[in-house]
This record gives sequence, C-alpha cells and structure tokens, in this order.
Amino acid sequence: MPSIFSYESAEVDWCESNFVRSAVIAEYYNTVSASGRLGPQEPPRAGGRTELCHLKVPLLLAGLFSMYFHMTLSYVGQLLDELSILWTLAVAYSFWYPQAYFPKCIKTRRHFFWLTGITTVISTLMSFVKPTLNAYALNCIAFHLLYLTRKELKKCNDKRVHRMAAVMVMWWALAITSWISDRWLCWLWQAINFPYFHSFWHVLIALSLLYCCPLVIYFDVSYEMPSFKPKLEYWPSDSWPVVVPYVTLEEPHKQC
Ligand SMILES: CCCCCCCC/C=C\CCCCCCCC(=O)N[C@@H](CO)[C@H](O)/C=C/CCCCCCCCCCCCC
Ligand SMILES: [Ca+2]
Ligand SMILES: [Zn+2]
Repeated sequence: MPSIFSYESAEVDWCESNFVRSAVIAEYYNTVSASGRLGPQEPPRAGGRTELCHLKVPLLLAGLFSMYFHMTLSYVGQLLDELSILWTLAVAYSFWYPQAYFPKCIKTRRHFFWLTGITTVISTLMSFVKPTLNAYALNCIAFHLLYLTRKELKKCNDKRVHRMAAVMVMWWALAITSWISDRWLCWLWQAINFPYFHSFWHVLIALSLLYCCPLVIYFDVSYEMPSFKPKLEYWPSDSWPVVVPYVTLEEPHKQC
C-alpha cells in the first residue's frame, strides 16, 4: 500500500502527463504556474483594518502547497492544497465579509469569527471523507462571491467599480472554464497533445484575485470607514494594456 506522501498517491491526477520534463517533478508546467501566487499578492494599500496583510501568509502557503501537490501528486499534497485554500477563504470571510450580510442571529464580527471558525473546522474534517469533491466545493464559494458582488454593484454607481468587477468576472470565467476543461475533457486535450489547461487556470485565477482584492477593500472601506472616499486606480495608468489595480483613499474633510 503506497504511503500518503508517495508520488501519485493523490485521488486526482491533472491532464498534464507526469514526469515528462523532469524525473522529480510530476507535473512540470502545473508546478511552475502554481508558483505565480508566491509573488506580490497585495495591491497598494488602503490602510487600517482594510489592509490585506492577514492574507499574505495564507496565500503564500496556498502557493507553496499547490506547488508541492503538483510536484508530487501525493495524497498529503492534495489535502494541503485544498485545505490551505479553505483556510485562506475562511480568513478572508472573517475579516471582510460585510456586516450587513451577517445572518440575523450574528450580532458582532467576533461572533462571526466563531461561526466561520467552527464551519471551517467541520469542513476540514469532512474534507477527508471524499477528497475528490473538495475542489468542487471550493469552486462553489466563487459563486457566493459573485452573488455578493452583484448585490454590492446594484447599490453602487461608480463606473470604475463596475469595470473592475467586470474584468474580475471575465478572468474568473476563463479560469473556471480552464479548470473544468482540464477535469472533464482531458481525453480531447491529450489527443491534440495540449494538456495544459490546469496551468492556465493557475494564471487566470491569480489574475481574477488581483482584481478581487481591490474590490473587497473598496467595499470594506465604504462600510467600515464611511468618512473616507475610496477610489479604484490602475498602476502605472488607466490606459496601459497591462495594469495592476489598487485602491486610494481620499482623506476625510476636516470638520470645524
Ligand atoms: C469577503 C470575502 C473576500 C474573499 C477574497 C478572496 C480571498 C482569496 C482566497 C483564496 C485564494 C484561492 C487561491 C486559489 C488557489 C488555487 C490552487 C489550485 O489550483 N488548486 C487546485 C489543484 O491544484 C484545485 O483543484 C482547485 C480548487 C478550487 C479552488 C477555488 C478557489 C476559489 C477562490 C475564489 C477566487 C475569487 C475570484 C473571484 C470570483 C468571482
Ligand atoms: Ca498528470
Ligand atoms: Zn493546481
């Protein structure tokens, strides 16, 4: 019986052929593309509670575990990859889920912390039951984020916010299409010798997160620091074809 650490002991094997480019890295392109999330994760900051620094370590770990998983395709690698995403989402929800959408029985963010913590611990235990289903469950969380975004956009007239949300959704739609293609249509991609859609997913979901983070900060500032006026900007400028989105804050007007 293979150890849970041994190569190819995971329940899933992505479409890319194993050990083609390297004798020690099972899926070379998937491993390299997963390293993209190790780079700068945080857009220029907004300050205070809205900073995304709480996400730096979880995102870094998610990147490292994803690389380890694709390098070994081990059972432990798969669980570390999935659980690190689950806990990163849990941290993000705990800090930035808008209070306006808390369930009725939850009165404070402290209580919401507990709710998120207990739900995440239970989900962690359940993830050992059928690990193949974990990734599908995690992808469903993106649909909840889409639902929240839609609700927020209905209340917001700022064209820049609508534009950033549209770009985020576009990258996410391309990402999830690549993920599903790799899972379900592998026979086709192997027939044409192009089994790289999971690598595309890694790049596209990272791009989607790059647009998601400023949006989360924007809405958080609107709720938590109403005297500040957040503005979405692009570095180096709006007109460049390749840009990094970020948030600026206009100082509150001094009252006499
Ligand atoms: C108020 C809430 C704010 C939420 C902010 C979002 C915080 C980011 C949280 C998690 C980062 C996810 C990083 C993705 C890592 C992917 C690793 C990977 O490729 N794993 C695969 C195997 O190698 C595995 O099969 C994939 C599993 C599915 C992961 C689904 C992640 C959903 C993340 C949602 C991203 C939101 C983007 C915008 C959506 C409209
Ligand atoms: Ca493979
Ligand atoms: Zn992956």
